[in-house]
Amino acid sequence: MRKPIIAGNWKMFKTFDEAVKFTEAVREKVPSEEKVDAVICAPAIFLPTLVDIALETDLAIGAQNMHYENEGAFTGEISPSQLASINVDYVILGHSERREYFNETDEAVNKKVRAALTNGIVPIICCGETLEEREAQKTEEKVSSQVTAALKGFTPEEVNHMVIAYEPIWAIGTGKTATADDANAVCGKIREVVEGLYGKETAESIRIQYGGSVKPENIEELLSKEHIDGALVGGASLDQDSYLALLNKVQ
Ligand SMILES: O=C(CO)COP(=O)(O)O
Repeated sequence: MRKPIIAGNWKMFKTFDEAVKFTEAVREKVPSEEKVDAVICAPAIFLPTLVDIALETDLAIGAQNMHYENEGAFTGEISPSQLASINVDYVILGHSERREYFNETDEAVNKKVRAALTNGIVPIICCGETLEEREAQKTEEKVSSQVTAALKGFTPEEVNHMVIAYEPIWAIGTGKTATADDANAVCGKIREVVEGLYGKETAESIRIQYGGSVKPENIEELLSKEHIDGALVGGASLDQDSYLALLNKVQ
């Protein structure tokens, strides 16, 4: 059985006070980590404080991006070892917004996945197609190539520590969700890609999230599908009641 993982991606939202208030309010209310992995991926500037607030609770804190080098002359960047030094547990890598607006390439994502594992941080590796690609029946081709590139050069044991997030770009922040069956079909395809690269056992154990307009009203149906092991949630993770409602929908 794969344990569900529900991760909030706050993107570039919330002030410091709002972030602190949210985390203090939810930390004791998240379900047990035996049942679900509850994660908040916050803006980097808030991470040390939020890690402290969430310490010894079932809430984990993640980053939304990082560099692949541990140190160097990279003004404005944050390194994997820096994140590890403040006990950040997760990092989102290759989000479509980073690929689109910040030129994040498949090659950079692959290096970042390596760097995350080296530093004991769980990577949440994002993939997903544009509306044009979906309409041209290129969804499988796109996600297969992104996943293959991101997972290049690892051992099956290393892949077991990764999470993949399938986020169709046309469903992000638009209110349009892929149908649960469509999302499941693509997540199943991703599992096949992992199986082709690393074998059946690894494919069966890797967790694959769906992301794109996930809300308390639609998460149950998504999670009921065979290949969907959790959700990566933007908008609906910003409100504490809605975030807790998402977590409490896990059976
Ligand atoms: O991009 C997303 C999470 O990473 C999805 O965002 P929304 O849930 O706001 O559609």
